[in-house]
Amino acid sequence: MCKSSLHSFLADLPKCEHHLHLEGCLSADLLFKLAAKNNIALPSPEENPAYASPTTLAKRYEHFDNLEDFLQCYYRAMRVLTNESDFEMLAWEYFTTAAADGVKHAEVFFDPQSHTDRGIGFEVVVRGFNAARERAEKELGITSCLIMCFLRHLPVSSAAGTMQTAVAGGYFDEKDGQQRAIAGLGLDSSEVGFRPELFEEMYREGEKRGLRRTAHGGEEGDPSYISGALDTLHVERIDHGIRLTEDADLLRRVVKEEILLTVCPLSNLCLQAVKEISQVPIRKFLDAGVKFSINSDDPAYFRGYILNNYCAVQEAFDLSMEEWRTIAENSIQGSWIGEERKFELRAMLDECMSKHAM
Ligand code: HPA
Ligand SMILES: [Zn+2]
Repeated sequence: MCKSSLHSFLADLPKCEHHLHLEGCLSADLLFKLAAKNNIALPSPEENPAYASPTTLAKRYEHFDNLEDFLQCYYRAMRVLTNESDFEMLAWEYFTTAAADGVKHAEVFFDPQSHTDRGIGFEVVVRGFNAARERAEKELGITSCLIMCFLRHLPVSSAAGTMQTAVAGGYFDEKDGQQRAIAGLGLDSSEVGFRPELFEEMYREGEKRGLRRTAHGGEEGDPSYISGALDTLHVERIDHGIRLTEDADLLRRVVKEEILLTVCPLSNLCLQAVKEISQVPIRKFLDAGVKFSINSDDPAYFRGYILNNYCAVQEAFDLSMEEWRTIAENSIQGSWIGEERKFELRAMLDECMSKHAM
């Protein structure tokens, strides 16, 4: 819970989330539940003492040395996800919690290679996630889309094979005005040493097919990882992007081209990219006119969902309601949705601003 006096305003703000890994919603409790249901043996206490109980595992998630340390836990945990219903349950966990935090629209990542490499069918994963998305739209009023991420630490040939599977299965097709099963491409996992340019071919194919495009960049990597993604992958957004502040020319370009950064403050804190939230360049970005949204990244690991991130920013920066309106408006503007839905979200934002006007 947020200590700030603006808490009820922040809770009410209609939110768009653009940086959320569905696999990052796998809490220690849900992991143990799925392991039991699917008869999956967890590491023995000798192999990994953190797996003794949900409590010890949750405790393990209280400290990560860096991105790599987190990713090891994240990929290890996923092994309990087996059936379509597991993926649906995981995504449903996200949507119900996000709804309570005021999320109205969510563009969510998934990592198909982390499942197909374990012998789980691509279609099993997508069907499960999309069943939860449909239910979320009907029951919670949350619109959403699915973004397929390539794991940059795996060989490029693996990403190419994943792209081929998605193309052949018709997951990118637009049928009878219906939404695509997969709307966009993303790029995640270990950043430094795995440059965006490696994935040019898949992004070119995606662009040709009219897919939306984003990539993680400038989380641990220097600003050239951001410019590389813009120049070579033609991304429309940058996920994280906090190291943009190190390159003034690139920052001006990001402003001019209205590239949205999907900033994740608690993630940056938990992965030691910053020592405290006040070092996340929120004030610099606001002052320079860099557009950004605020997101939770991997909420089961990083101390909370989107509202916790909004509250952490408020506590560190003491933003005005007008500044929050700008953040909310930029989050709507940078969403991959039609003008009609943007109009609805803007009406919600106006209503929230009037309700909380002093
Ligand atoms: O924050 C992240 N960075 C890179 N890869 C990821 N995969 C899940 N979360 C992340
Ligand atoms: Zn991420």
